[in-house]
Amino acid sequence: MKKYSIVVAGGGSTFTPGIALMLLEQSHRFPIRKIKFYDNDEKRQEVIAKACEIYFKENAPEVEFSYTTDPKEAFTDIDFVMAHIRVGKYEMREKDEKIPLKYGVVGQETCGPGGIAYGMRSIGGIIELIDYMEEYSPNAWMLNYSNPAAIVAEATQRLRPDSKILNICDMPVDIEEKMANMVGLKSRKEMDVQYYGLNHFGWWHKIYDKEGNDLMPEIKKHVAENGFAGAISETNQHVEASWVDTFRKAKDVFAVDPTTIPNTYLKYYFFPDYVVEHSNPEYTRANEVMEHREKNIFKVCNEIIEKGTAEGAPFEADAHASYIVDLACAIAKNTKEKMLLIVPNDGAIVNFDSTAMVEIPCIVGSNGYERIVQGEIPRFQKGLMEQQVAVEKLTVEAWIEGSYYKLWQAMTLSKVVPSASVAKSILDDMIEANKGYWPELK
Ligand SMILES: NC(=O)c1ccc[n+]([C@@H]2O[C@H](COP(=O)([O-])OP(=O)(O)OC[C@H]3O[C@@H](n4cnc5c(N)ncnc54)[C@H](O)[C@@H]3O)[C@@H](O)[C@H]2O)c1
Ligand SMILES: O=P(O)(O)OC[C@H]1O[C@H](O[C@H]2[C@H](O)[C@@H](O)[C@@H](O)O[C@@H]2CO)[C@H](O)[C@@H](O)[C@@H]1O
Ligand SMILES: [Mn+2]
Repeated sequence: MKKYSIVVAGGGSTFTPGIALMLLEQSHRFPIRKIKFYDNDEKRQEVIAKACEIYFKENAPEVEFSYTTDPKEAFTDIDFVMAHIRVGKYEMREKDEKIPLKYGVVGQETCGPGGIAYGMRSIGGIIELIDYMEEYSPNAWMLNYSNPAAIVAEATQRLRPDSKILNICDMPVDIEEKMANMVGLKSRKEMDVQYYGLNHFGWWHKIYDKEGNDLMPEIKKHVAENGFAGAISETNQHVEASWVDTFRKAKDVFAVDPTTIPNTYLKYYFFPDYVVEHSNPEYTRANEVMEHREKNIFKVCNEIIEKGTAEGAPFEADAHASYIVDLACAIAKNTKEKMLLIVPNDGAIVNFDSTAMVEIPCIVGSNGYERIVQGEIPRFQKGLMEQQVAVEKLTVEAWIEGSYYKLWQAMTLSKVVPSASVAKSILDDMIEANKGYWPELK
């Protein structure tokens, strides 16, 4: 069986050990010959990489493991790039969340002004990765789950339309696991779903089991009572109270349109007043992640390095991330698995902008993806999506053209921002905070 060579871009990410271990765990179906980590922060990556190197030596000596900050070394002889970079790291995520809150506006990593600011930082970083991949391993595929995936996908489509990049998000995967759990199925793979939307902005409109039985009525009953909070399972390794609140709030999001099942992220757009009331402008999700996930991962890695062994260390595979192996297998082995991807609409949502990057089910094989047509969508969702897609397109245009006005328009158009004057105040603070990360705006 062919063995694959992978570079994990964002080697210093808090998700890297979980994904690297998951790749080993799944090597029976996706054999690996080489894993490299690549990051542009040498010190941060070194801690994660040295600990993983010890783990690999002890548990998979047959896999060639290395790490580097040199793009040529990283991207040469590669079949897949698994990209999860965070340009600006948590220090900038904190600003993305806190600046809007200063003005009474939702402060969130991928939604509203925070997502726009993060997008303006991510575009350059992702384009750089694509260019390295195309220069050093032109046959490779990039599986991207760096955020904000909606803006990143729009930018890559505009700037590198022919590149072999697939954008994917784990939120639908996670929610589908919860829905399967609600109806007593072992896995989401026992369901057939139809879904439409944008990334972090979508709805399930059909869910069947493999015999063709309609599961929507039973799932709706659960969501109407508890959102997704009644179905949190062991695969949720990082569930904290703030996430549980989000899963519970899906109940109220569902109530607005009980004909569909919503993505959790819609809470930020439907209930921005509630979100702001329940936010602490001095302590946001970035602070929570820095104090918990980041501290914990780096502590475990440092202990492994000090002891020189990973034996007995609480180092575990991220079971939840196996969707990335599904995607890699679909391409490597032409499995034709049905997966939700972020792709150009091109008629799949019949009554929607054909150039929009939409999140829909696709059949994935070695030649890429085929869209599954979702038909016409209702006026409510269409209206919301048109507004949001304009925000995403304006952000990308602002980045390409260096346009202050387009970015001000993007912020003004965001559903969570109350006025153009609030949008301007947030934008001006964000320009200051993002010096060195954003292109200069005129
Ligand atoms: N779509 C999904 O399903 C999903 C799920 C979880 C996380 N994510 C995303 O994964 C990414 C990583 O998240 P995290 O919380 O572990 O962040 P993190 O800050 O711990 O790690 C990100 C790493 O990227 C590196 N980096 C930044 N810019 C880079 C560049 N230009 N080139 C190479 N490396 C660069 C940083 O130095 C850092 O080590 C984020 O974009 C996050 O939003 C996506
Ligand atoms: O606030 P964070 O950094 O913990 O998470 C942000 C990411 O949230 C989503 O992924 C979640 C997942 O859906 C959730 O159930 C849990 O298992 O953890 C994942 C990662 O934290 C989202 O899809 C990502 O795009 C966000 O980056
Ligand atoms: Mn996501």
